[in-house]
Amino acid sequence: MLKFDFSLAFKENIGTGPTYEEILERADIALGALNKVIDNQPGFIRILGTEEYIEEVQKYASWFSSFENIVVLGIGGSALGNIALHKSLKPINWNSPNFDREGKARVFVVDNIDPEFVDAVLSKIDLSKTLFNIISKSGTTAEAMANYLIVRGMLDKSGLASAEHLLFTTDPEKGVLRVIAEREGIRTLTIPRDVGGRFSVLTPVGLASAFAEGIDIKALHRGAKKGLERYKNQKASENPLVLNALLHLDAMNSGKRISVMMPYSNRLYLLADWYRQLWAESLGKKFDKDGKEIFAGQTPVKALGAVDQHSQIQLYNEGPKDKIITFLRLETFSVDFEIPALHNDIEALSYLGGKALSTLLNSEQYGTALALAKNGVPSLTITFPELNEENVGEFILYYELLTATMGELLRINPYDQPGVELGKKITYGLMGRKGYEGFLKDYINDNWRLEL
Ligand SMILES: O=P(O)(O)OC[C@H]1O[C@](O)(CO)[C@@H](O)[C@@H]1O
Repeated sequence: MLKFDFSLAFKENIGTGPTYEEILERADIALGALNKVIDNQPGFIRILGTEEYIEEVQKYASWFSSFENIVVLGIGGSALGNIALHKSLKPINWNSPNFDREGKARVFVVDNIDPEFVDAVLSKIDLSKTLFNIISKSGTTAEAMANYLIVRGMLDKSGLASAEHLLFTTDPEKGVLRVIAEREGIRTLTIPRDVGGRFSVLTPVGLASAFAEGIDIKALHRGAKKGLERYKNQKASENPLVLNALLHLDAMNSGKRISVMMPYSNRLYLLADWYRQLWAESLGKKFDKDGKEIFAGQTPVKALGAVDQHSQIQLYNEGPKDKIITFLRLETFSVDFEIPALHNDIEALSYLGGKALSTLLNSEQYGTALALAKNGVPSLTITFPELNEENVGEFILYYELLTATMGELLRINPYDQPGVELGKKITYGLMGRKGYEGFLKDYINDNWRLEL
């Protein structure tokens, strides 16, 4: 299970911010918010109580195993979870041509419409050995749909049976992908109605590509379920979810509008990308539940240790006091190096000799946290004893639940994203979609331009 250390987030150690006692004064409120979220059984919790979605994915086991590549076409919550699972739970060079995958698939996620990026994936794979999983809850997202059309065009042209190379992961009833699937006998997977994109990684959205590359999806769910029990039953003063929520709430209320997630592990790095969407789209809200303008939210930022020590840490230590940092670290790595004891007469090198490379990395993490503490910058540390499915499942549930609890404490709706819509509509107008012409006229002042 995950380990949490919040010692360097309190005034007792960093000389500023809330004391443990002050945080505890509000612990019951946060515990109440957490319980309210759980009692409401949002979709991301409900899906853990059923095997339905795991079984839905597993029924395609033999079909999946006939492919060398699974290419996911999706964006945002329909891609970030897939990337996070792939990067954290598979070896870094899993997709390399000469890696022994023991018959499991390579996974590529095309989550952008940059033509050079799309080409980089599509021009290098053998279509006949590839399954394209088009993921879109709404079935209307322009990026996912454009990439689907490109792939569909390629498949149709190739003479392959398109339906044998396509999988649609979408709403159980609505949307164009359902219509096409029914019309053409294309296989589908369900994105449950009550689960929004950014909370959907443990539904077929994230599970299918994970399963195809050999990730134990039952263990992912098991870890999430164990986490749920842990956070539900832990008393407030020792509850890592309650304390984290209160520390972030206190940070927001005291001008710390930036939340940095800094994994000290390349494999954990993409979990921070998944977290960014979750935190940003869920908590960045103009109105509270009563319709009052509040402009809530905290800007999530990702950084990679140790790399960004040499890029960002100067700012975090000495720049504006507007950040709260969450470090992620790994206790055990699947491989390690003993640094050779060479150049023993050179003191600047000899202290490294005989030490594990991972010891240097984790010492740098702790050293950075202590230096930040000395500068009055709060940090929390989450440790993965091991990088496996159960721990990643727990991490996902922890952040989904934390985000929803924050929504409750901030009195906002963490499950919608109205702020994304306007840009989409203007783009439709620009692309000539019928009915959206008005959006252009409404928002561009043709009489005033500054083009340099
Ligand atoms: O799964 P869909 O409907 O294609 O949406 C993709 C993403 O677009 C958004 O609606 C807006 O960015 C996200 O909330 C969502 O994860």
